[in-house]
Amino acid sequence: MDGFVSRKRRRLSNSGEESSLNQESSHPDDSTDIKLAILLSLFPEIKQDELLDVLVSCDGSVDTASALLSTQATASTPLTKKRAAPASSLGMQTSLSSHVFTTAQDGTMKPINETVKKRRAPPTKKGQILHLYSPEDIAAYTPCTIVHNFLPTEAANSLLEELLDESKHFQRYDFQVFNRTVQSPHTHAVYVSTPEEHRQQTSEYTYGGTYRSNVRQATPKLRSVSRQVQTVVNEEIQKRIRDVYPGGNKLQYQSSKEWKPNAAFVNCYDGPTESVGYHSDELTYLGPHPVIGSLSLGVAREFRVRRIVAQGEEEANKETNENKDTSPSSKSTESQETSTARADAQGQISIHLPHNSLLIMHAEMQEEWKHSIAPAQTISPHPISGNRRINITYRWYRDTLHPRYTPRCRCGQHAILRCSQRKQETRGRYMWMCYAGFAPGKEGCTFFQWAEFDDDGDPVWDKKRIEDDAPTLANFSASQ
Ligand SMILES: O=C(O)CCC(=O)C(=O)O
Ligand SMILES: [Fe+2]
Repeated sequence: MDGFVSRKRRRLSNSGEESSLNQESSHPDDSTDIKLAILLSLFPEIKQDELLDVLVSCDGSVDTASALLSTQATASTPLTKKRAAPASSLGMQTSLSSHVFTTAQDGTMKPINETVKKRRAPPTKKGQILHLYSPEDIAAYTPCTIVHNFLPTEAANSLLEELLDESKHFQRYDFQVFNRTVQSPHTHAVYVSTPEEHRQQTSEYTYGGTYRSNVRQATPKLRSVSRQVQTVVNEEIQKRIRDVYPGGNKLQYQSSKEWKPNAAFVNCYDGPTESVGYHSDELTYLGPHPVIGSLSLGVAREFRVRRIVAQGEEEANKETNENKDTSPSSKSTESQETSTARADAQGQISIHLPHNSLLIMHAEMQEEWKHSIAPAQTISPHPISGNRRINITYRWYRDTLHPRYTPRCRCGQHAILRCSQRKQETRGRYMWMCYAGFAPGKEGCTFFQWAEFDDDGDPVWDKKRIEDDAPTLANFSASQ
């Protein structure tokens, strides 16, 4: 067994004593790492070792530890404060992996992150869930990177409060599962920065084949955080290119330009059963190999990812169905059973997202993987949000993919951009397709056109026209 799966994790037994646990048999409820990550997000000024001591003394209960620490924070004998982090190291949490040693191939003891430096296929198996907590493991085994304690505590808490207030206006959206219209198992709204963008989002851009109704004006906090997200996401993109991509080069079709978010989707998950099913995010306006910055606030939840498995020859004729099930509103059309069966093919990876963590979905994510927020059996209430989790995904809509340029299908609807994911012969190719059939109550046509892009992922059909036009969406962060 390799060093990754056999490494020992510090674990709290029911009696509150520490013991070791083989990673393979770990379960989120057992995990000290996630409990510690939650406490660190709530009490970033307290040292990790002291938080661990308090957690042990509270029999591993995050709630009790959190209540105790809150009392101590206001009492006259505060726990040791950490040195204030320099601005440049905003929110980087020391990885727990870096404290864990394992036996390397040459027999010497090495910190775990040295042994996993080389990226490998994750040790997941059909039907199993591998729980990852540390930034090093997440970067090594998934197309994501995570930054814990991303914002200063006050900023994260006040953004959470503001968005909880906003969430009164959030709505469920309808989507189609085969012939049934169902409602999203969470509420959401889209945020843009100007009244003109609001108009465009409700009357020109579509999502899941329909115009958006729930578009809102970004709050000043959302926009100021967007600037911080922009900086860190661009740094992480460069690290990813340098450390992970072949030859240290960006992926084909990945944009070489600076990532500049100009829209934010905000979701609210109220209680443990609210969720989002396995999906890939719609590429229509993001273009190929997009990067998405996703900030989690409030209750910690599990973000599950799984690789998309290419179909064998015998299944090749199911491509049409596949196109439905990974759809845009995409959060949509994959039934729970289909989803579970497919997820089981290569196992799932669970990334734990505590309050104030920024997850970056890198350029290979949407085409090669699917993601979801799994319903939880139990959650630890958050002191500010109770049972609720807020998630903001900052996105960069490309000017070159404004709906004024993208093809229309024979129904007169905006075609949507998809990547062929499961059919081996066409895997990785992009296509424009009619989406009308996926919208509740609508029949679609069979419109289909291969999509062609330049190396930067901009469409090749009408470059001249695009260059002549003014940019279409303001940088979300800059336009205030
Ligand atoms: O809530 C999350 O972390 C993920 C949300 C998501 O996947 C989406 O909005 O597309
Ligand atoms: Fe998504």
